Amino acid sequence: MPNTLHLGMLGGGTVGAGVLRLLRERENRLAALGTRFHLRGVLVRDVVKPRDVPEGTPITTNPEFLRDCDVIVELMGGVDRPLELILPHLQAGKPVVTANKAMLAERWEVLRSFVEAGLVHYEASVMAGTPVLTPLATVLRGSRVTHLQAILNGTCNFILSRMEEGGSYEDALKEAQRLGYAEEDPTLDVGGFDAAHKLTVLARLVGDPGFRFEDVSVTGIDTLTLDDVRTAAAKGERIKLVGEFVRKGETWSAAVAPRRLPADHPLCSAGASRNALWLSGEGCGELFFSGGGAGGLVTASAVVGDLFSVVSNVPGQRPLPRPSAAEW
Ligand SMILES: NC(=O)C1=CN([C@@H]2O[C@H](COP(=O)(O)OP(=O)(O)OC[C@H]3O[C@@H](n4cnc5c(N)ncnc54)[C@H](OP(=O)(O)O)[C@@H]3O)[C@@H](O)[C@H]2O)C=CC1
Ligand SMILES: N[C@@H](CC=O)C(=O)O
Repeated sequence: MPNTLHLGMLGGGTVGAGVLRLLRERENRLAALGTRFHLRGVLVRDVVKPRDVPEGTPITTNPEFLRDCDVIVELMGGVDRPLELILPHLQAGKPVVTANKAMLAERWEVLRSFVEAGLVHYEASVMAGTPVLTPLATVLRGSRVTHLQAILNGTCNFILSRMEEGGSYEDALKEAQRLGYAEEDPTLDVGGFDAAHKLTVLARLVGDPGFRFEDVSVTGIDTLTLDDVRTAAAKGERIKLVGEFVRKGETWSAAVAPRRLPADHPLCSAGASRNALWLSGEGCGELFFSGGGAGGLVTASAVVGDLFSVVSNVPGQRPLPRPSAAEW
């Protein structure tokens, strides 16, 4: 008989619906590992809202079901409300899987000890279904990263790609929202803040485990015009929203800003809602990761992957427990 783990979900939107679908499709794999998830509840704001979830899904606005859960999956977004809901469970030593980079970036002082203890699994929070946090927290520990550049926001990349085709910024943003790429408040995307949240999460794994979100310099794409995109194209360049993290002796600089890149730059190979990350390190040399960076199913694939880690007793993506970046 498989071991039953009681699962509680916070959020049943774009990513939540994808997770429910994939959990069903992967039941046999979980059973092969000796586990079965029993879904206790899915917390939402509005129980009558139509949603693409399996029939019989226990949708509710009452978080009481969480008391009886062994594992929590947080996919609601926001900062303080999700933290308030998961904190008692982390304090009780229960694993939490989350895709919420805003909460991780902005409430590190509360979450850090639980992340260091391996209780928090958050692969989906950066580059969605493209695995980058787990390699950084495991096999890349033997290297020393000195420089990282990345396209971390699928919505902005989608908008910029559409603008290169002559589409308007406004129409492209609406389409990104319809496709489930954008945050509930899209200012987080177009203002560069979502990319800055993700850069902060990366910075803690590759550089300074105490790195602060406030230390990222942030410029978004919200003031770019079709003319800017056309002028760059006339010179064989493309505009991309780039996050950059550079080692400067014992400190780091981190910035998110639109950059004009040569059209054959590796980061330009990521189109539409895709993401890409290039890094250079002592040991590993240059590495390049690229893949889906936004959307329900691609993000759900990383969330469900983290749930497989939970059932296999593999810890979450732990930064090294050090107080500062000195001599890192
Ligand atoms: N979409 C994407 O491509 C990606 C998203 N993420 C992250 O995943 C998380 C979820 O994103 P996504 O699925 O797109 O978001 P959605 O807006 O589609 O879904 C959010 C869900 O959470 C519920 N919810 C929100 N606030 C509350 C609240 N206060 N109380 C109860 N329920 C609440 C909503 O309820 P209701 O349905 O009733 O409104 C909804 O079901 C976010 O942290 C996001 O940043 C990460 C990577 C990629
Ligand atoms: N809004 C985000 C979703 C994934 O993190 C994005 O567009 O990249």
